[in-house]
Amino acid sequence: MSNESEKAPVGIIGGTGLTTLAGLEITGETECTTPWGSPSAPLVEGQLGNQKVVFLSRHGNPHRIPPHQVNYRANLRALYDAGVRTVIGVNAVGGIHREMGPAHVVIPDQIIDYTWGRPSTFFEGDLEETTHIDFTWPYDADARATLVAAAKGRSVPFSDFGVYAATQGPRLETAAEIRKLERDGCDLVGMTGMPEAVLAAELGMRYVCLALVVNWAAGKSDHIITMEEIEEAIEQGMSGVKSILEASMADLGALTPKSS
Ligand SMILES: CSC[C@H]1O[C@H](OP(=O)(O)O)[C@H](O)[C@@H]1O
Ligand code: HPA
Repeated sequence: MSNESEKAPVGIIGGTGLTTLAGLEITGETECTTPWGSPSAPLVEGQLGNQKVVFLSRHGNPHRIPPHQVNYRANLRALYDAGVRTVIGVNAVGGIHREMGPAHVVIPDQIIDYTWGRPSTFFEGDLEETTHIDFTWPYDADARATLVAAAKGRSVPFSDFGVYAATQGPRLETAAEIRKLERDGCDLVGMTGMPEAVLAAELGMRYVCLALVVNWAAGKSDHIITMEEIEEAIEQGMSGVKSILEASMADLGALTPKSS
């Protein structure tokens, strides 16, 4: 690619607390469909600084699609068709690790999938051959390093490690389930990390997670989880997430595609 205007856009999938991306200079909006159906919302094209971005609200706009009913295949394929080859999944999560309390930002390095019944591969139906992709490192190393470098330059409390537990939802977990996840080695818990990560990998895209802790996971504090505390943590922490996004965008845009 020879000049700025030909660079591929970076994809941002916004989750809870990030239905729209303030600061994105919007240049267009595209309703689209894919062989897997329609994405959760129209793709919003724009500029974040000098970087072209395609933004997609995971739960729709307004936020109405629960985590187990998101059409992850359509979301990832729509971004792919829009030319995106690097995707940042922004997630609200519960904190399990003792350093990961409300308003803490985490750039996880691993994931464990506890979801069930979700269409989680593009490789099905009438295939010429079976395909088993490598998924040892679910998050792209270069994109992770870029986010970590950007986070270091800001006054945002963050961790550059963590195992994300993807649960089925939409209910939150029991305290015993969280203890089990902890024994499994999980540090944070959310409901949308899978199959999003693996579908991006199947399409050959770079994928990275930028997570904001919005509550202590069940049983990790002396109170039950309320939407009020979640909203408060979003209010407190999402500006840090946005500043990391803004600071990392140009470098994420400069990453060469894994495949074309
Ligand atoms: C109590 S909020 C739960 C909701 O928030 C997270 O969404 P996302 O990952 O899209 O930010 C979590 O996965 C649940 O869907
Ligand atoms: O505690 C949680 N559990 C699962 N998903 C979540 N998303 C935000 N908080 C949580």
